[in-house]
Amino acid sequence: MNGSAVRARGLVKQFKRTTAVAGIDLDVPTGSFFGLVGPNGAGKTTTLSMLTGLLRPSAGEVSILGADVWADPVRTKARIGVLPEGVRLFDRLSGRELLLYTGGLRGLGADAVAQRAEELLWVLDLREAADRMVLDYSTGMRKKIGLAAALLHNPGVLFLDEPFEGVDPVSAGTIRAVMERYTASGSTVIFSSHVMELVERLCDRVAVLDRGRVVAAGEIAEVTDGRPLHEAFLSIVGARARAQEGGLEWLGSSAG
Ligand SMILES: Nc1ncnc2c1ncn2[C@@H]1O[C@H](COP(=O)(O)OP(=O)(O)OP(=O)(O)O)[C@@H](O)[C@H]1O
Repeated sequence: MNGSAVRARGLVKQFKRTTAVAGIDLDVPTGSFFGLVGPNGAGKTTTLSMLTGLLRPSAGEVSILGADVWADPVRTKARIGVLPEGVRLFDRLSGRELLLYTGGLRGLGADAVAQRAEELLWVLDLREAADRMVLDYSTGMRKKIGLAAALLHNPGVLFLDEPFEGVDPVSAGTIRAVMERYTASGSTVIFSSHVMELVERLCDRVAVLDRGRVVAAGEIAEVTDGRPLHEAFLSIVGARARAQEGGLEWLGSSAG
C-alpha cells in the first residue's frame, strides 16, 4: 500500500501561555519506521497525543490511513495501537488478564485473544510474570505488557512514546525485535526517543522537533548528511551547553 499512514497539517497545541506545538506538518509513509526526536519539552508527547486522538489540537488536521482522526475517532482508533508515555494500565490485573481484557475491549473473539496473548507473552519474555499483578511489574515489564496490549488487535499503525525509556538492554532488544518484525510485514511504526543510536539503527525516516516545530525531516541519510545522528541532532537543535557557560563554580569545591 502506498501513500501516507499518517498525515498532519498545521497542528497546533496551546496550553494557556505555553505553545507546546506551533504548527507541524508531518507525512509518514505507509510501511515506514519513523523516529520523532527532539530535546526535552520540544513537543514530542503533545504531538503524538494529538496524532492518536488522545489530545484535541488547538488547530490543524490529522488523518491516519486516510481517515480523519477527530472526525472519525472510532474508526481510526480501531486501526492504531498506542503505547503512551508513562503507560497507565489497569494494574490490578495480571499481565495475562490485562491482555485478555484489552482483546475483549477491541472486540476480538476469546479464542483469538487467548492465542495472541500467549504468543505475545512468550515473545516479550513475560510468561513467568504473566500471573503477577501489573502493579508489581518493573518499568521495562510495564513497557513490554503495554506494547503487547497495543499490538493485540494487529493495528495498521503503531505509535510509541519513549518505548526504550528506563528499559534495560535485554528488554530493549526484545522490544526492538518485535517492532522490526511488525514493520517487516508492511505496517508503520512511529516512535519518539532520546536514544539516537536506536533511532538511527531502526528508522528509515526521522523528524527533529524543537520548540514545537519540525526543524528537519526526511530519510535518515538526508537529515544526517553522513554524520552520526547524535551529531546531526546537536547541530540541528544547537547544543545548548549552558553548563560550560560559567556558573556552578561552587560545585565540587568541597573536595579535600
Ligand atoms: N498539560 C499541559 N499543560 C501545560 N503545558 C504542557 C502540558 N503538556 C505539555 N506542556 C508543555 O508543552 C511543552 C512540550 O511538552 P512535551 O511533553 O510535548 O515535550 P516532549 O518533547 O515530549 O518532552 P520530553 O522529551 O521531556 O518528554 C513543554 O513546554 C511542556 O511543559
